[in-house]
Amino acid sequence: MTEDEARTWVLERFGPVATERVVAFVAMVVEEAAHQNLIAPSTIPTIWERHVVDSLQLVALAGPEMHAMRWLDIGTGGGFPGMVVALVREGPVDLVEPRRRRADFLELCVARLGLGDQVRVYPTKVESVTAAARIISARAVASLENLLRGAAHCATTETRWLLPRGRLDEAEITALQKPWHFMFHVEQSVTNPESSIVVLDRVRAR
Ligand SMILES: C[S@@+](CC[C@H](N)C(=O)[O-])C[C@H]1O[C@@H](n2cnc3c(N)ncnc32)[C@H](O)[C@@H]1O
Repeated sequence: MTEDEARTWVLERFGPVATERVVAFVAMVVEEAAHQNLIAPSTIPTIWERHVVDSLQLVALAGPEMHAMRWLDIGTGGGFPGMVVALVREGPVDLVEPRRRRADFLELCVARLGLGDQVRVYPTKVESVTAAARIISARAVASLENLLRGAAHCATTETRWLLPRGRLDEAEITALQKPWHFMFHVEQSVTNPESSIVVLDRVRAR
């Protein structure tokens, strides 16, 4: 997918208004990336594919009935996927990011992009967040086991977990079945056929 194709992918799915908001956010990330490490520098030239489309593919996996439901993103970093998701959907989004400078950047984006009524930034680890969500996402943050252990208090059995994982590690899912009950399926990433997104439903501790 070229950068032009990635922009078209976003435009066709989310429309011109949302796409303009994403354009503004991408410009802020690129500018801030000169001052702090938000995304790998080598991925800046391909930011639309590697980070924007990679984030926004999760919206379809959340399902249309989840459009207005609270979404919590663990370890948002420089905004992926949670901030980009907030730019294209209506429902409330909580961004959890303990690194102070990254959280400050997210707060600045919320103010500049007029997202104050929709997005909350928690400058802390998810373990100390007290918010319940119907959708929980986390990209490149921790093992599945640590994610479930750290964020289970933010979930109910109705919560859908959307977890981009890179190359699928079936042993990791098998190991997860010992401490947790859940249903799962695996989606292939649209940005990298070798990467997977693990979708967990009806998660509860055994
Ligand atoms: C590799 S970065 C990924 C950032 C972003 N999700 C992305 O894909 O570009 C991992 C992020 O998770 C955050 N993090 C690590 N442990 C966390 C925890 N327990 N709760 C919330 N965030 C955490 C880190 O501060 C860091 O910004």
